[in-house]
Amino acid sequence: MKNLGILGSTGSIGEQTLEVVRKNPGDYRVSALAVMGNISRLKEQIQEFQPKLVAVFDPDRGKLLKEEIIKLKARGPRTKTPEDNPNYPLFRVKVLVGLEGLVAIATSGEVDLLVNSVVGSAGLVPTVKAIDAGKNIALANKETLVVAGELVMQKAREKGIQITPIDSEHSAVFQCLQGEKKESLEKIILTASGGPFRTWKKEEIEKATYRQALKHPNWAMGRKISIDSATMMNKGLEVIEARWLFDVPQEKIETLVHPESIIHSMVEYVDSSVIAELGVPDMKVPIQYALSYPERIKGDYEKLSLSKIRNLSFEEPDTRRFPCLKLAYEALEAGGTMPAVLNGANEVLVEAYLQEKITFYDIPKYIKMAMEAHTPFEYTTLEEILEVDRWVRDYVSNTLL
Ligand SMILES: NC(=O)C1=CN([C@@H]2O[C@H](COP(=O)(O)OP(=O)(O)OC[C@H]3O[C@@H](n4cnc5c(N)ncnc54)[C@H](OP(=O)(O)O)[C@@H]3O)[C@@H](O)[C@H]2O)C=CC1
Ligand SMILES: CC(=O)[C@@H](O)[C@H](O)COP(=O)(O)O
Ligand SMILES: [Mn+2]
Repeated sequence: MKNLGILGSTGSIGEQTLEVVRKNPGDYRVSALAVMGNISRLKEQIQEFQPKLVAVFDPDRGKLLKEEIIKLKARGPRTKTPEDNPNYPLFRVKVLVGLEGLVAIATSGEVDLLVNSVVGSAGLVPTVKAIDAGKNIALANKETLVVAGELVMQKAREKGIQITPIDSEHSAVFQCLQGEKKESLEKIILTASGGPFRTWKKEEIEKATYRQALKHPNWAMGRKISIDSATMMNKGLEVIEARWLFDVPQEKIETLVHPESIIHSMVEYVDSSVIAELGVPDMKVPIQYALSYPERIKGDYEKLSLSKIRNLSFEEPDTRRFPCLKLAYEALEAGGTMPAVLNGANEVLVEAYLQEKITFYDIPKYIKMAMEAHTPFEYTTLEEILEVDRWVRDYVSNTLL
């Protein structure tokens, strides 16, 4: 039985992780949950999974949850013992708030495996603290590795921590690498769906609304990653994620548009063999693998039928229409703190696009300007990289926008 701490339990990956737990009650127990502010859904999750600890990042929402629990205790139906009360899971849970709350979960003795499915660079500090505390991590939060991949993986190696990817492409590569020698690897090929605008002309993409951008052809995901897929920044972030997760230089990481999202990624070896991982697009499959690794457990997910699909197609990414992908390679090339600048700028600009404050191509335009305003340096501490993250958010919000 593995005790899970799930950061971002109310999101797309968080909810699907809970679905995997529901399907495998004998293998996993949920001991801690954390959210940004969705306390109404968190309360339902507490009732169902009975965790010992929960954290709410937003202090006001956290305070509200505590107050609601106190009221429930005072007004709840009279029962012989507290345990008979239907709200008992809410009475016994410990509620924490803020970043300290997330860190408390990431380092808690109640947690064997931390599932980090928070969105954005907010996931970085809990990841680092979990590593320091010796916890293995199932990582969906790709921004952790984009912002500080070198530092995070260095710490994980020193501590002997297993970081198992949840991101579908990285789960695929991770599986294709099993049992192989690192020297045998020729290149990693990350597949990309191409997003909702794959076939659109540049002049059409220019006018795309955020509602159109949210309509991913193959995956139902959170809002931020859906916009990233539409700009193809998601693939850029994934190149950086792969660079650090697998310790492979960027020249050996290619991207290939594959609209069907059936091949989740591939690894080419020195003998010209290519190993790929395929499946019906369903994030519960890589989530379950990340939870069960190094074992594989049975999963009643839809089986792949290639004879029904018949054709798989491929094309080169077009960085003229999707410049964010090129910017991500440039950030890696620049090195040091530049990927953190790319990421922080992107997070602010995606939110501005969702709020209809900027247009689709303003996203790469302002990211480029933020990168030009920054002189990258080799960081060695978490504090240094967090300061760069703070600087770029402030610069984009208050100088560029
Ligand atoms: N969705 C997918 O299919 C995939 C996602 N990923 C990656 O997984 C991560 C999560 O994505 P996704 O599930 O789509 O995102 P969602 O937007 O659906 O969910 C985000 C979750 O994180 C919580 N959250 C956000 N900020 C904080 C914070 N500061 N502290 C605590 N909790 C926080 C939210 O809480 P609340 O509900 O309260 O706001 C919510 O539970 C991203 O890094 C994404 O790139 C990778 C591959 C596929
Ligand atoms: C499911 C998953 O892993 C996403 O990151 C997905 O890959 C997004 O699709 P794109 O290939 O369009 O970025
Ligand atoms: Mn992915």
